[in-house]
Amino acid sequence: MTMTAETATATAVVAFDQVTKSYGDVRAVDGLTLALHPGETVALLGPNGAGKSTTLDLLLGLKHADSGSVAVFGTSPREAIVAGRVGAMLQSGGLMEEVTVAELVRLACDLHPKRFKVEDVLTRAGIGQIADRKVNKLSGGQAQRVRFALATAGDSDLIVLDEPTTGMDVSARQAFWATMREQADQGRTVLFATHYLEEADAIADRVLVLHRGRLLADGTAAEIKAKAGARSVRFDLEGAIDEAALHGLPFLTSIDVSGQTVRIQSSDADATVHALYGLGVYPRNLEVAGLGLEQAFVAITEAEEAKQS
Ligand SMILES: Nc1ncnc2c1ncn2[C@@H]1O[C@H](COP(=O)(O)OP(=O)(O)OP(=O)(O)O)[C@@H](O)[C@H]1O
Repeated sequence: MTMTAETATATAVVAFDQVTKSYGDVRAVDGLTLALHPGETVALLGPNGAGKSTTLDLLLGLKHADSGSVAVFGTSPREAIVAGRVGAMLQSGGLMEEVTVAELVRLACDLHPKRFKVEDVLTRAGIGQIADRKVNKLSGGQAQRVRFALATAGDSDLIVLDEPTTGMDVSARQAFWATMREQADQGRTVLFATHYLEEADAIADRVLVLHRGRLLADGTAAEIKAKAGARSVRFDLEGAIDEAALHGLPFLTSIDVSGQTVRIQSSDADATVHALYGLGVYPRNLEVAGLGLEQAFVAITEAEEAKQS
C-alpha cells in the first residue's frame, strides 16, 4: 500500500506538523515537523535550551502550540492521555510528599485505565524495598525511580521520559535501561530526552537532534555520526615532528600533537591521510575511526552555531 502523508499521520504514534512555541521573544520550538512510529525507541538530544522539554510538554498537552498541530495516536494529547495510552516521567515533576511510595504508586495505578498491579510496578521500578518510606525522605535517585514507577503504572503504548536517569547511580541507570528495553520489546514506543549521549547511542534506534527548536538531524546513531562527516585519525611519528607541515594538511578540523602521537579530526580522512604520506613521513600505528555520537553531536551543533553567527 502506498502511504500518503495523511495515512502516515493517522498511523503515527506522535505527529508534529509545523509546530511553533515561543515564550516572549524566545522561540523554544520552531516549525517542528516530526512523526514517531509504533515500537520505536527514540532519543531526543540537544544542548541546554534546545527545546527538548518544551517539545515533550507540547506532546503531553501541558503546553499548547502557538501554531501547527500536535497529534498523539491521531487524537489530541489530552484524549490520548485520558485513554491511558501515554505514560510520562517529567524532569522534576513534583511528588506528593506526605504519602508513602506504595500509596503514591497505588494512586497512579488506580487512575490508569489499563492499570498494572501495584506490586509489579514497584518491583519493576526497583522500589519494592522502599515501598513504606515517605516520599519526602527519598534520595534523588530513589525519587527518579518513583517517577518511573508512576510512568509505568499502566499498560501505556507510549512512554515519554524527560532526562530520566539524572541523579541515578551507574547500577540504577543500567537497571533502568534494562527495564526500558523490556518495555520497548513489548512493542511500546519510548521517547526520551537525555544529555547522556552514550545512553542514546546504546538504547535508541532513532536519534533526534534539536537545536534552537529545530530538528538538525534525525536518524540512527550511526547515521548521525556519518552526517557529522568528520573522522578521527591517530598515528605516531618518529624523530623530530614538523608541526607546521602537519597543520597544513587538508580537511583538518582539529589537530593535537602530544609527544610522538598526533591526533587529528578531519572532514575527509582519506584525503588527509593521502596528503600525510605526501609529506614524506612514515606514520606508525595509524588508526582511522568514525566519531563517537558525542563528538558527532558537538560537530553538528557547533557547525549550526557557526552558520548562524
Ligand atoms: N516558562 C518559560 N518561560 C520563558 N522561557 C522559557 C520557559 N520555558 C523554557 N523557556 C526557554 O525556552 C527555551 C527552550 O527551553 P527547554 O526547557 O524546552 O529546553 P531544553 O532543551 O529542555 O533545555 P535543558 O537541556 O536545559 O533542559 C530556552 O531558551 C528556555 O530558556
